[in-house]
Amino acid sequence: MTNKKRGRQAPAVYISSRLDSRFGIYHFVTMELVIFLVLVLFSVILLPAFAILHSWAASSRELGKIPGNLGWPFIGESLSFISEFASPAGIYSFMNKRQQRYGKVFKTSVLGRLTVFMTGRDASKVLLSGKDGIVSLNLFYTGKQVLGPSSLLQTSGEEHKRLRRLIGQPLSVDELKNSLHFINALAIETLEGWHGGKVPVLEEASAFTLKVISNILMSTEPSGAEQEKFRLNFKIISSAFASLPLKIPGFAFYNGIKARDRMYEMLDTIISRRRSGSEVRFDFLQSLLQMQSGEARTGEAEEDKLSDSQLKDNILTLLIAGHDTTTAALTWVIKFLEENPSVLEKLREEQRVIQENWKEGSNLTWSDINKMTYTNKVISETLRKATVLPWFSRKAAQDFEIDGCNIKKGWSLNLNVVSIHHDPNIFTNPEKFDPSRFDSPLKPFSFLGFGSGPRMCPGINLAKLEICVFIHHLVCRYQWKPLEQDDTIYPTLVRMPKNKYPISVEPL
Ligand code: HEM
Repeated sequence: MTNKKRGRQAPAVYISSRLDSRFGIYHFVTMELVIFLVLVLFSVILLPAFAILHSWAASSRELGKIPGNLGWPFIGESLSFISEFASPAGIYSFMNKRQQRYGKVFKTSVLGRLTVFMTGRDASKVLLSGKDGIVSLNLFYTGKQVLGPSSLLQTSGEEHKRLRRLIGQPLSVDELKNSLHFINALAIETLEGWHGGKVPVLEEASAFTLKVISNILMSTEPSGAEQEKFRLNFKIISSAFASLPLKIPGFAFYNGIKARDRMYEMLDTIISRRRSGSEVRFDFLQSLLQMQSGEARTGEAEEDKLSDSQLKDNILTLLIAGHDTTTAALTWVIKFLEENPSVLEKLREEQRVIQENWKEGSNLTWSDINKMTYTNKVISETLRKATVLPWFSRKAAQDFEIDGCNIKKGWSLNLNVVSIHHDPNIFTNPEKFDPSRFDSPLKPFSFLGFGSGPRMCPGINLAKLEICVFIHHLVCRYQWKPLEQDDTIYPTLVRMPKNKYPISVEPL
């Protein structure tokens, strides 16, 4: 090669052809690599994308006659859904706009799902009464994977009834009486840590409710290494519940499955301690283990037995279903009480009368809990106004008609609860926080704070007990004020204040 030639920039084609002739194998490998990459691109990205688009187009054609807008393929109306979710009016404004435009039943596409939203007492009755097995529960893929196949939330029909019976028993009023002392002591201890400084109520409520439920289910101590390990794993599991379905290290779903496995290992250790007799407790787990070994009752014994994996899946189900909901409800009660001084005064009066009847040194009893009628109305009004679960998801198990719309088997349906709770025809002046709405019985399927029908919340008594006890000690001993005015909502399945409702607290 001459100097002149060396100084000139060789054209790319020249270099490539020289490489071609000198490195025939290289050329072959390169071509193979290119073909391979094209195939990978085609099969990993384009093929699934075409398949998704094809099925999206087919489903959207099916939903054709239902009024509404499906937005962009796959993305649908998710962006406006998410942005309105975080606004103070929350998902209600998304629902309301569409309801005004299309009526009580409308289609949309949110969070990767083509779905039909419906509202009103008639829709509630059809979707929640479970008559003729018209619908089944409709969890996200990630939720199903995290909870496991034998979770109560994944069963239907007779198996669902059996699980509800077994799970409902340890959550019954009679069994909960044994937990009053623990909940009371924990509420007092938690509130004692609230003096001075900034208290993020949501975080505190989260720690309180997790300690209560883990103690009721498996006697986990409220502090110490086991509670900390349990809390960390639980946090990771709950953030995977409605995450992107990517089982890739670093992603929430992958981490959640790993944390679930660690949590199940912890449960296995506790179960074997109980079976060996080295640990005896009187909790939810123990009662199910007794049923499993046939010690509890005679007759029905086979029906009352849960396998270890059914047991673990359902302990996790109760943790997931009962934790965020109770945390959010407790936080909203504290917020709404502060915002409504006359309600706070009336509630404080009820709680003071209860205390005045105590003998020296006594504390809350079960009969005191039964006297908290106004407090219970405040809880209901909180669940109406905040609607911590703004919609309930179902899947049509058969074709049926509702409000003149034909629903087809397999469709994803959502009961828009927030619009029922804010319907002025059902609740006059719905924006007002007014516990007296619950003075007289409401029409069926109008208040759905704990749901209705066969899937109605089995944790209702526990949730109310936790809130009543906590609120009793809070209002009898302390006053509080918010440190920030921010009504933004966390865009998660359970509605909670995004700023965690920071307050400052002083003794009365
Ligand atoms: C204030 C707190 C709570 C609220 C607002 C609440 C609300 C609800 C609602 C609305 C449903 C029905 C959802 C539907 O039909 O799709 C439900 C179901 C459920 N809740 Fe709760 N809940 C609370 C506390 C709890 C607690 C403490 C537990 C457990 C210890 C629990 C366990 C469950 C379970 C397992 C289900 C599913 C029932 C089934 O599918 O048969 N919840 N809850």
